[in-house]
Amino acid sequence: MYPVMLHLCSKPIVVIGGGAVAERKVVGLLDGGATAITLVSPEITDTLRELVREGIVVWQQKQYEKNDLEGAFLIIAATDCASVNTEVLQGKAPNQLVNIADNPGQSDFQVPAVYRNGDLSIAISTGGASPMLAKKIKRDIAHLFDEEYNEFIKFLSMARQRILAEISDPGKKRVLLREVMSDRFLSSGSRAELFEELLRRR
Ligand SMILES: C[C@@]1(CC(=O)O)c2cc3[nH]c(cc4nc(cc5[nH]c(cc(n2)[C@H]1CCC(=O)O)[C@@](C)(CC(=O)O)[C@@H]5CCC(=O)O)C(CC(=O)O)=C4CCC(=O)O)c(CCC(=O)O)c3CC(=O)O
Ligand SMILES: NC(=O)C1=CN([C@@H]2O[C@H](COP(=O)(O)OP(=O)(O)OC[C@H]3O[C@@H](n4cnc5c(N)ncnc54)[C@H](O)[C@@H]3O)[C@@H](O)[C@H]2O)C=CC1
Repeated sequence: MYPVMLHLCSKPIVVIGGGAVAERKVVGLLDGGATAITLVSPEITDTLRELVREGIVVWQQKQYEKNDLEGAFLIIAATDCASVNTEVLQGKAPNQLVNIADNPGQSDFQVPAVYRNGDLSIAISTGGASPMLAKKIKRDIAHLFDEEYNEFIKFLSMARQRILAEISDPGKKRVLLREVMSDRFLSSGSRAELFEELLRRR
């Protein structure tokens, strides 16, 4: 499998089913920046109802039909009825990406467990071997990339922009980019000053 980071803003997404699994996928999609989710399901969970009430997702209260997939960029089939999920798989166009909750082998993509902290996202996949392990690894690594790390990444983003704008020599650029992400900067209480000094000395 090939991991990617998808921009989901404004991309039409259709989720078939409205139970616990659909809810988890919808929450994950929203965390990932999705803004155009349509749910197709006769019933949905309370949390999903709340998202519909707030206008965050659209709900078509009905059973799945093939034309529900029209125009979708990404599709998730998470009903408790295997034959409906299979119909979705058969109904999708070759260029539409589908995840079938009960059929990882036939899905175009699987959903990883995701640890997020600011701009840092770490996706964990076991390729379907053990979703629970993926969830556990996510919890296990959280302490390695805490709030402090988030601040560090913000600093690195700023420092990288400055280095790319101000240094033209490719070798020097690389040395500086490596230097700012070193432990010296990670553990420093005065990164900004240290960085200015580094640029002056370059
Ligand atoms: C293949 C995959 C396809 C996909 O959904 O994309 C898939 C498939 C299936 N999951 C099943 C069960 C469970 N899934 C979870 C949890 C998560 N499942 C997620 C992903 C994936 N699940 C993809 C592979 C990911 C990978 O392995 O790397 C996570 C990571 C992301 C997410 O869903 O958002 C999310 C944790 C999120 C988090 O909290 O971080 C739990 C635990 C729990 O709920 O606490 C259980 C119960 C325990 C158990 O059964 O292990 C079943 C059996 C259904 C049945 O019993 O019939 C199938 C179907 C099958 O295996 O055939
Ligand atoms: N991939 C994953 O992470 C996991 C997948 N599963 C699989 O996902 C399936 C769904 O699990 P839950 O959400 O817990 O089930 P659930 O029973 O809570 O929800 C099923 C939903 O599907 C809807 N539905 C039923 N028939 C439909 C139709 N014809 N058209 C549209 N919607 C329809 C129902 O209204 C309900 O909202 C399970 O059958 C299981 O095989 C289960 C656990 C984890």
